[in-house]
Amino acid sequence: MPEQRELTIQGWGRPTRPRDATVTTGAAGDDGTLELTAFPDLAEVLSKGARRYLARELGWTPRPTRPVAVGAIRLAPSRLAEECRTRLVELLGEDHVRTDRDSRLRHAGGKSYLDLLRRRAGDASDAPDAVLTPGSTEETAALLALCSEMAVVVVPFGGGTSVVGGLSGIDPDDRPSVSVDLGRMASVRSLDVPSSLVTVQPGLRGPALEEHLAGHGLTLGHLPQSWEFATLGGYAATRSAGQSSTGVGRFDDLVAGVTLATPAGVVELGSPPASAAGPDLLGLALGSEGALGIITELRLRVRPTARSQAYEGWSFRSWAAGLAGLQQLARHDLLPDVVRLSDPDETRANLQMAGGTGAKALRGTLRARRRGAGCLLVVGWEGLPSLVRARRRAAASVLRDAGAARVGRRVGESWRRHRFAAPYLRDSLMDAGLLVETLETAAPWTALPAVYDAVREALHASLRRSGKRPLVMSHVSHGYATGASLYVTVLADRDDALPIQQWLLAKRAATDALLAAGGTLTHHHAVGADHRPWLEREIGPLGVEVLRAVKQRLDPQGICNPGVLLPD
Ligand SMILES: Cc1cc2nc3c(=O)[nH]c(=O)nc-3n(C[C@H](O)[C@H](O)[C@H](O)COP(=O)(O)OP(=O)(O)OC[C@H]3O[C@@H](n4cnc5c(N)ncnc54)[C@H](O)[C@@H]3O)c2cc1C
Repeated sequence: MPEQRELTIQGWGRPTRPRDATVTTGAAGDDGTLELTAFPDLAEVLSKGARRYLARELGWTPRPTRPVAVGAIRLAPSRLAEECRTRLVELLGEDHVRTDRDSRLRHAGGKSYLDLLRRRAGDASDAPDAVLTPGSTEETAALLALCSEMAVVVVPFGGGTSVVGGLSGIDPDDRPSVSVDLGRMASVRSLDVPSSLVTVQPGLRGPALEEHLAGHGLTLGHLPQSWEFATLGGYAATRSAGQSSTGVGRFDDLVAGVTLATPAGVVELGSPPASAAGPDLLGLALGSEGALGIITELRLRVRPTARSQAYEGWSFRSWAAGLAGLQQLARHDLLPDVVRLSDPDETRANLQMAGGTGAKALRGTLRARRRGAGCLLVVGWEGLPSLVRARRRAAASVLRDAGAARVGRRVGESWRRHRFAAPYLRDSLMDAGLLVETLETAAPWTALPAVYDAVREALHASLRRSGKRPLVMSHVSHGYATGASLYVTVLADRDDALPIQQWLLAKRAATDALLAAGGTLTHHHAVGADHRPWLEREIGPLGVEVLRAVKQRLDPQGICNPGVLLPD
């Protein structure tokens, strides 16, 4: 299996050494290591034209706003009582109870814009007091019982890629906290080829699982943008969606069963292939974000590796026409496996900022066809060659009837090749003084246009300042028969004096607006700490009561990730 690489503390990608440490603000660390970004210099990743375009659009003046050195990040001493540490060591072994600085820093928070702002400013006040690495379901259940007895908060840690404050470890009672890193539990336990079921441990990541499955001609096919670092347990705990989820299904759809270790004991949930034995309790574990316990094993549905793939681009003249086209595809059950419709702002930004042959080809095709930038649709099909051909042909006819023009396979292929690159670019943009964040929702087809307008208006109103305005780029990322998801990327000149408040206000305005217009609080990022205040608006007071009652039964002392999911 490939090595599971560590994620850098202040950004995305593997830890790197900067080529020019002198431009960095803040004191140098003891070890001199600066874990900033995979690409320390914006000029290396964005062309001059792209930088000019952003400066013009945003009223942004590029400036170095680099993170402090890792050695300068402030970390309070561990609050874990010695008696507790001793008992945890007896349970797990000395090597698996860590209170050293590096372990604690590596488990401080996730990877949202706010998480990165804090880490870049040298703030690790959300770091756990210790990091535990259990090796089995039994050890996990035992540590949960022990932490429950000793009043220690437990935050499960998968890949650490949460973007909703899922790892912030907030506790209203301010008890000591431990991060339970599932990285030691990262193997494939068994593969049942006739039943298309693979049993895995929660700390395994997508690339390692895909490599294992490929040896048997199988695939899981779950490819979120965080695929390189996120874990299978994390996907289940957050109800993740991948880039091919329109076709293969969301992660929820791929889970046939899980083992959940809780302070009250271990429960097995889910009965493949199907069951009518009462309500499906598996749904309690999916999206539970560590608030009910720790998922220690997963049984996942797999499928044969695709023998044929086809990705291509289409262009619509307008957003409304694009949405109507997708709706037609959905109605006829013809949605491709990958569906990504960009709005005019995102299409224009992609055309301006993307280099490479795909973007060049697209610009040429659009010019030749006398179409403006319009709205770009990237679609992809995977599977048996005959099925891919038939589905593609049928979808093409619907798209043409809806007024779309095919703009070629190079566009689709280019998207596929670069689909994991954006998070690396985020670091470089942040280094140069930009606010960069995303948010997402979903709505029925009828409500989607209003949700789109409402989010854009709210973000523009909140982030507009004298001479500066945000760039708000949206795309439909997943289609369903009943509606679609909307993914929004925001760029703006950062308010250097109050960067955290700047985004908190914008996020609050956007969330209020999207809920009022009929969108869901989150389509795939989960609730975490950031969305908690709005959960009651989505599931109602009685819904919250039901969740609380389940938590009370499984986690009577409230030690399991108390800062997420349930409102205060
Ligand atoms: C650059 C970037 C791109 C992203 N792209 C996508 C995307 O395309 N689609 C998408 O859905 N999400 C995306 N995300 C969000 C994130 O990757 C997902 O939420 C992912 O599922 C989290 O997995 P993880 O292993 O990193 O979990 P973590 O971040 O470690 O944990 C997430 C939450 O789940 C809990 N948890 C983790 N493991 C377990 C477990 N075994 N048992 C119980 N609780 C657990 C944690 O306590 C936490 O509350 C992206 C994030 C980033 C930073």
